[in-house]
Amino acid sequence: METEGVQVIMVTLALQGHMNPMLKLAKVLVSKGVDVTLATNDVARKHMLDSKISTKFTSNSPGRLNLEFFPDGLSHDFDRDKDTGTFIASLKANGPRNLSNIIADLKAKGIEFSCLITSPFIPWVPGVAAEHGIPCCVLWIQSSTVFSIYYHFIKRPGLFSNLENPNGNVELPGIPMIKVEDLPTFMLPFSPAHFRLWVAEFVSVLDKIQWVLGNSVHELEEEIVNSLASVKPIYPIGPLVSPFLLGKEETVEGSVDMWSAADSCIEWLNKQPTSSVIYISFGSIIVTSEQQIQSIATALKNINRPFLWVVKASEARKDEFPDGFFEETKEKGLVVSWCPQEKVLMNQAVACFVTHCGWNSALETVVAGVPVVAYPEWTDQPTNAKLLVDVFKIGVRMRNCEDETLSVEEVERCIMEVIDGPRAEEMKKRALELKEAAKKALEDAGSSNQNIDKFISEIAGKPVGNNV
Ligand SMILES: O=c1ccn([C@@H]2O[C@H](COP(=O)(O)OP(=O)(O)O[C@H]3O[C@H](CO)[C@@H](O)[C@H](O)[C@H]3O)[C@@H](O)[C@H]2O)c(=O)[nH]1
Repeated sequence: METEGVQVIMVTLALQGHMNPMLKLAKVLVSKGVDVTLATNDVARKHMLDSKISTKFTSNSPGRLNLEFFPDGLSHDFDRDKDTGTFIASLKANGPRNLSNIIADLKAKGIEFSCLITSPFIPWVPGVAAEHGIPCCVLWIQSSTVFSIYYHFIKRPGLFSNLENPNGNVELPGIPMIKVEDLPTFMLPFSPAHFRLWVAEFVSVLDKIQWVLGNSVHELEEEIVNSLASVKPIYPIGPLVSPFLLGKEETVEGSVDMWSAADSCIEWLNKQPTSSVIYISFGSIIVTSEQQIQSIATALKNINRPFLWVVKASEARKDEFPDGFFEETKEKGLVVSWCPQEKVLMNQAVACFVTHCGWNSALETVVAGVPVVAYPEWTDQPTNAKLLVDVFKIGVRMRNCEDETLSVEEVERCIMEVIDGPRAEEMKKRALELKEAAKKALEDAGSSNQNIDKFISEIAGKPVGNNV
């Protein structure tokens, strides 16, 4: 494929769940000879430069990676996760001008971008692309199912007539009957208004977008992807995971973690028996409550099997665990603040994954062939849990009691059902089937690889086929 001189600019927020898939797409493009500029908000500058990601990317690859950072108008230590409303407002006020200046400066140096790829929920970015005459693409970083739900929610609100009743049903093209409680929380009446506004703005800017690439696999969400074809086509190019999960060699090295991972856990996992370890992690945003910590810890002690548990800032939260927990379980398990999750999931010792169902975690577990206990909390996670449990059929759903607490019995029941229950073998078998489908999609003739090649040909002005 002719990619010489093709320049792409990617724009994302410095959030782990957004940065990971963008960087992975950047790697794919760079490995195919495209030059990528990745622009993100300034808060990530030190971290990304320290990680030397750009040097690692370019050391031995056909294309190059250049990093740019734009100020979002807030001080470095402002807690953007805590006060999302202020962050978004400040970003909206300052981001467009600052991003535009970067593009103008690069243009002055002779760089002409063939395409701007944005992550979702930064609705002003397509406007900046248009200002510079650059065709715009969005990388949808969640499931195609969630994309379709949001799209229909804004374009055909009549399909969602009663969102007050969590047990009410919603019927959508390509989606088997789905309950209100399985919909993304951003669209539900109890969710803060700025989240609904995000969704509305996201869908409204789709009219200005030429391509929607999805971090998913056609074969995993076939009906949904097909049903969107005549409405707003989405082209699955995933799973955007590290190549070693797919049994491939890294042609472009380098990744960036917002926290440093405890590599010691891999050494520890290597010493555990095959399919014995319960792995628990709730991603980069959710803060596990003390009540949840107490129930999960007690359940792990009762189950008495090896475990690896990620609790962010676990050192500082030691007194929130049951008395004597660390002493009593020191032979059995590890609690760490952050781990190299993809390597963990690929380790032969892991038996199941207790997950919050963030979409990256969902894809990683599918590719690793590890069954799940699905414990979603907010945003797209309830829908991902529905996919993992009822559509992919690789896990069980863990639920809170009526008073919203998590009981010890529920944690034990769900973990035991996945590792030892009557359907455990079936779930494992299904997980391995999906793993194969996901791997195939990125092989030369696979659906995702073909979609990527067509996308590159389109932006390079050399169209092949008509998928993208
Ligand atoms: O100890 C850990 C825990 C996580 N991860 C990685 O961090 C990422 C976490 O991403 P994800 O599973 O998607 O969870 P969140 O960080 O919570 O992601 C946010 O963004 C996602 C993409 O939009 C959404 O699907 C989620 O609901 C939302 O919470 C994954 O790649 C994990 O491999 C690690 O490397 N080490």
